[in-house]
Amino acid sequence: MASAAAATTSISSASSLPPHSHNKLSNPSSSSLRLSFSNSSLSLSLQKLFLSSNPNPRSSTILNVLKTVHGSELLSKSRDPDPLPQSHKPTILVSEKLGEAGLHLLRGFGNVECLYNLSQEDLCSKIAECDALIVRSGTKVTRQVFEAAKGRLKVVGRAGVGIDNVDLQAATEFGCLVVNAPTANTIAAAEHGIALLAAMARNVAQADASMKAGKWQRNKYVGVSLVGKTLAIMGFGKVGSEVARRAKGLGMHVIAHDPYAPADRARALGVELVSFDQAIATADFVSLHMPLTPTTNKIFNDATFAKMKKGVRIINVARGGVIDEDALVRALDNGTVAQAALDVFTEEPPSTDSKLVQHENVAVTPHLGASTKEAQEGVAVEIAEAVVGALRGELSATAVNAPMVPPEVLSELAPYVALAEKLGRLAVQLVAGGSGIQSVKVVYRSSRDPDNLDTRLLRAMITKGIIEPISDAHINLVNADFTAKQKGLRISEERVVVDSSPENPIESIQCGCELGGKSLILCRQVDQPGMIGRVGNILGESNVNVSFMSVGRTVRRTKAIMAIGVDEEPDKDTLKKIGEVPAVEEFVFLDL
Ligand SMILES: NC(=O)c1ccc[n+]([C@@H]2O[C@H](COP(=O)([O-])OP(=O)(O)OC[C@H]3O[C@@H](n4cnc5c(N)ncnc54)[C@H](O)[C@@H]3O)[C@@H](O)[C@H]2O)c1
Ligand SMILES: O=C(O)[C@H](O)COP(=O)(O)O
Repeated sequence: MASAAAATTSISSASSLPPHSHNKLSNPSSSSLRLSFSNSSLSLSLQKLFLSSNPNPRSSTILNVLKTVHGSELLSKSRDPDPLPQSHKPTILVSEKLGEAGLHLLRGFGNVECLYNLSQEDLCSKIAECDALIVRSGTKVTRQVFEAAKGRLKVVGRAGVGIDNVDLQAATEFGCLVVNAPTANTIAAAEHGIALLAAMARNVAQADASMKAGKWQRNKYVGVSLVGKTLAIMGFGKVGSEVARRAKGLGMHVIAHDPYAPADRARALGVELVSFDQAIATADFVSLHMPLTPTTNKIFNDATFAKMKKGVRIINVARGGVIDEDALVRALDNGTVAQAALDVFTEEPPSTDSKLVQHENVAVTPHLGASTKEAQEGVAVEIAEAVVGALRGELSATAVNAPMVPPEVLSELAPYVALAEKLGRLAVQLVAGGSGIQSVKVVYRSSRDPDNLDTRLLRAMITKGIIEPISDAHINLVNADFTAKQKGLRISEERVVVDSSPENPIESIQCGCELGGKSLILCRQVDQPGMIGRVGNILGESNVNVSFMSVGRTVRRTKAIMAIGVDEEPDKDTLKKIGEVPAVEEFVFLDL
């Protein structure tokens, strides 16, 4: 837990003091409810109340948060802040071969079970005993696996980049974090891409097989040169960029297509970013480096092969599924595609009689892109650190289904993170008594350019704080947004530029909750016994039904605030009687 820096939260309304308010203070317009945070504790000190009975059926109460310093268990199942029983170590199932350095790290933290080649059935029966699962590309982590985990599985670690073998939607719904190891095998994959490119151009695999079959076919295996040829990189991410850098070194002209890649990164490498059609129409070699997603599934098909330059050569170290493999066989047969070098396949392993694998113009490797000693050790450590961090409840920089925040942003936002959750929690409990919220508006005030303010983590924490008190499910950063959507809760954000110190990423955060169809009496009073009963009796005598009541105070026997939800509007006499209770200093009826 980080050391305390006092912070102040104030609650105030969006509009000025309304006609229905009843105030016993001399200066009503400056009233505000102040909440202060110290370390991880929250204390509430009422100074003055400043509330609105807006005739508009929607009224919003706003909590303003200034800075504080807090640590937080961001990903723990929140109803059980320490989800791992002290007496047990967590159980970590490793279902595919992982580098020793990573295993060593994992063993220092939990009980590690390495069980390779599990059937889906065996994985499903084992998973209910596991807190974490580590996979590579060979394990299908399906919805059934998450269902079978019965809520125990907290994190799935993908020891590599591609997460197309993990059902992310199901993971999110079950509140299970998915992390990957996105950087450690980049160079290995890029080197393998270059190896396939060069080997294909010079028929290395075919010539090797021919010689081993006792032949000496020098004329048959005349290759093509790389220098001066155009290489199209499809997917200019980590691997694609490294392939581009190496191909430039071989004297190739490199172009790239990537709808999301920044042009300046391409320019810096001397690579021109072009459209999809332009890339495939002009390239002599096409190298695939995009992820497999619903959009890229079979993106290379009969139609796209038909647009390619006759005699094009294709390299795939990304995912088999981005190619329609039957269409590729047709394109190879009719000469549109001269050669292909493939490391990845739609089904892995492909059937032994696969026409594609057996094609004489195709060279294949069994998904070896990441398989160097160096990459495997690196990936193992990268994923072990991410999984251990997640089990400790820390936020992961490589989270795939939770807000992924770069380390520099994380360290800058750390002071606000725990407070953001408390802000949401407080807003929902204090304002709505735990129910009735229709939408939430979060306003960030900062001197930063709004494009330079990454608020995904703060939004997620506020959402978690809001949803948890009004949901039966275990809520964490992973499923907070999903659960909010399921409940029909709209959460919007606004960034307001203010003139303040640029050193502070955020000057204040406001969380406004909009309610529908609620009536509320808010009361500020001296904290003393019998207040709930006295006000409750007054309402009862007038046949006003109380739907909820919540009380908070700062210092014992000093000041308190009471929120009373009512089903019907009390008449003037009833409100007058409440105002006449000596300990009541100020109150207001809100028809929200
Ligand atoms: N063969 C292997 O062993 C091996 C090893 C490492 C990575 N990979 C695979 O390579 C792929 C790329 O890995 P990476 O680390 O470079 O990932 P990355 O996320 O850094 O790069 C992927 C790039 O593809 C781009 N992209 C997304 N949709 C696209 C589209 N429709 N058209 C063009 N580009 C698109 C993205 O903007 C991104 O820049 C992944 O599928 C990964 O699984 C395979
Ligand atoms: O996406 C990846 O990281 C690669 O395809 C590597 O997969 P692997 O871990 O199964 O070798």
